[in-house]
Amino acid sequence: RQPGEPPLMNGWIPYLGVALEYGRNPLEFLRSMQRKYGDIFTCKIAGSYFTFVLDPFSYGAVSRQGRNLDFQKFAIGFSHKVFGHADFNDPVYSYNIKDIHSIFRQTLQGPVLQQLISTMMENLQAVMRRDEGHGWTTEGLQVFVERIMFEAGYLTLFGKEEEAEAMATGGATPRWLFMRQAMEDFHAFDKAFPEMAAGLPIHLCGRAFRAREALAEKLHHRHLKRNKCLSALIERRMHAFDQMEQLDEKEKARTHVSMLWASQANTLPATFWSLYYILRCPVALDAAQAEVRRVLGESGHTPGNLEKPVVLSKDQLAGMSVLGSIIEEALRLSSASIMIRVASENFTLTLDTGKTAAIRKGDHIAMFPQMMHMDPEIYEDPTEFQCSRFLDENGQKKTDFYKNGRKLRQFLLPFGSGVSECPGRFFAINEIKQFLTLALCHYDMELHDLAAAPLETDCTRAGLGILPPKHDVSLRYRFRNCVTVKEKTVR
Ligand code: HEM
Repeated sequence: RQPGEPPLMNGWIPYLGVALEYGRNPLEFLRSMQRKYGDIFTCKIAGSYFTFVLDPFSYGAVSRQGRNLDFQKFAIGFSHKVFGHADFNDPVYSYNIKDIHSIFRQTLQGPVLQQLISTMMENLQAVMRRDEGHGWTTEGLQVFVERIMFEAGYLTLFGKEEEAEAMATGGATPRWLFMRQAMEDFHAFDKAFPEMAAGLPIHLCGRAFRAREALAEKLHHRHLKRNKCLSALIERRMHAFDQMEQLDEKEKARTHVSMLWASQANTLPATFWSLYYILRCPVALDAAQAEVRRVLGESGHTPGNLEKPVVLSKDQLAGMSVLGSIIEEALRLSSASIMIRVASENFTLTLDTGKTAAIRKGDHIAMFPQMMHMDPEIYEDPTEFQCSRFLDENGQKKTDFYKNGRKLRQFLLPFGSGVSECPGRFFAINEIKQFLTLALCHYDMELHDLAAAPLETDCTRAGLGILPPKHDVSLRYRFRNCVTVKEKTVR
């Protein structure tokens, strides 16, 4: 080591370093390293050097090193390997990539978000109504949530071919079958993500490779161009890719697969955990139901009236602070994302404490917010679900959390931070709120075996975002036998 560099853990396996210990349980591994070496240390993991910065007060110091720490290079390089699209790190794309990146903000945030939310609400209701008249059904909670959210989210971004039109022009696959295949392919591809993130080339993951290609086929421009209600996000990206002569049609489609993955891979487990905790915790269920009744009542919706679709504005959703707190608590308990930057030069990082660390060009700086989310000093009983943890005494969003007596500027980071912060975060929170509102409004739901210990997260996916449960849990549900307006009139 050179003077001023953080302590280094090389491990005992050449090349792999400490990859196996880290991969088994990153949170426990980092905690044990922190006990030995403090808040900054370097680990060799699968041939690369990662300097972990664990003190949350120092996250800002890392963000401020934009000149020396590159986020795009790592993220784009990884995306190129996994999704098989063009390597946008190539200087020929440098002009286009900035433009494409700016589309995220322009189409996922601000006033335009209302359109996306409205389309999602319509799609969620259309998918849920397929359960009407089926009576009591038993299914895995994860299967239930993902079936509805995947289809509604997919249609909201990529639009839909009118079924009648499709049939007329040559008997296209019925939508439910199309969606079932798309979801199976999504899962097959997503399942191989931990191996691919560890460096395994996708060509060695046969099923995942075939699944990615099948998804890309569905997202080919010649299909998307026939769809109605494409989101502005996808429309603008299609237009931008069509301007880039270097891209062939397959590469454009694979870039859409990356967008599909970004929009679903974290949202599905986050929605699962939110509903799971609501159904397990009677206090959360009562509070959530009361809020849903109040908001639907204010918008003139009578529970049980299926003829009048539920419509909620962005502001109404923003005012649902009980659901907001439940979702944030579910995210806190299940999020294990890692924020990575690559040092583009040798430089000295000054931490919040004033301590300095010499960083070498090419090394990775990594922040792992799960350490903060599970810190008992910040969150009392951190492994426990507390539905009102993120509510203040007035029932509004709570924003003051402390460590060492100091208020934290950032205390919950499921969406990352700084330059790499998720541009879809506002849409994500809204779509989960919409799903919960409609599920509580339209279904009777009972979790099997409420007395069982809470489900565990699958930590083999740590670093990739929201952890799914280790296994599914049985849900008994029925779409409420609603009295429609017509029936009421007849009586
Ligand atoms: C609960 C749901 C979600 C969570 C927890 C989540 C989390 C994240 C995180 C942690 C990152 C940053 C990764 C990094 O630092 O390298 C990210 C990036 C991204 N997310 Fe999300 N996300 C969610 C939903 C969504 C949705 C619904 C969309 C789009 C509709 C979306 C679009 C994106 C995109 C495009 C990026 C890459 C941004 C870039 O390259 O700068 N996400 N997300």
